[in-house]
Amino acid sequence: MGKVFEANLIGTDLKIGVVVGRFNEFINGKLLDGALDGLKRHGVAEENVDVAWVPGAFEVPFIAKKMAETKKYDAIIGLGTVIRGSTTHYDYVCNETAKGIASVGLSTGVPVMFGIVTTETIEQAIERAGTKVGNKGYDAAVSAIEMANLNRLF
Ligand SMILES: Nc1c(NC[C@H](O)[C@H](O)[C@H](O)CO)[nH]c(=O)[nH]c1=O
Ligand SMILES: CC(=O)[C@@H](O)COP(=O)(O)O
Repeated sequence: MGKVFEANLIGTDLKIGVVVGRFNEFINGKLLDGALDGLKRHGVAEENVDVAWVPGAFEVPFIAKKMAETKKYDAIIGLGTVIRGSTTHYDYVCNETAKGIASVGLSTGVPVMFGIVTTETIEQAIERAGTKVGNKGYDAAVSAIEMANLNRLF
């Protein structure tokens, strides 16, 4: 077997950017709390975390790209909540946000986390923002640290 690349979850020397949507802010605030908690618990210094608020999930990739292009951040976390309504709007927002976040990571070389909760109901969203099914913001923070450290190995 050749080399095995595996990163640790130590965030002491990392700088992280967080982009969070205002749409469904009552849930996104909990995702942000979870993300900040996850970063802090893994050693990321508070002064090394910058947060940018955008109108909604659709705008997350735009500002994530701006942040990534500064080359100041080891990883970026996108946070938002998209809840299905009665029209097709949900599909467009979800698809473009997912594609956009993936594209920013690939085009800039800075890992960008998909901390976007996409649900059929408000209850499902609440369950993923610090209640029944954990906190997707926290999960995204841990993934950001792993990817930032893994990225340094190449
Ligand atoms: N319906 C949701 C939105 N919609 C707003 C868009 O994200 C966008 O801000 C607007 O269309 C202007 O470009 N955003 C969410 O984050 N969550 C939703 O459920
Ligand atoms: C995901 C959304 O954009 C959603 O809030 C929109 O709801 P609707 O489809 O009822 O306009």
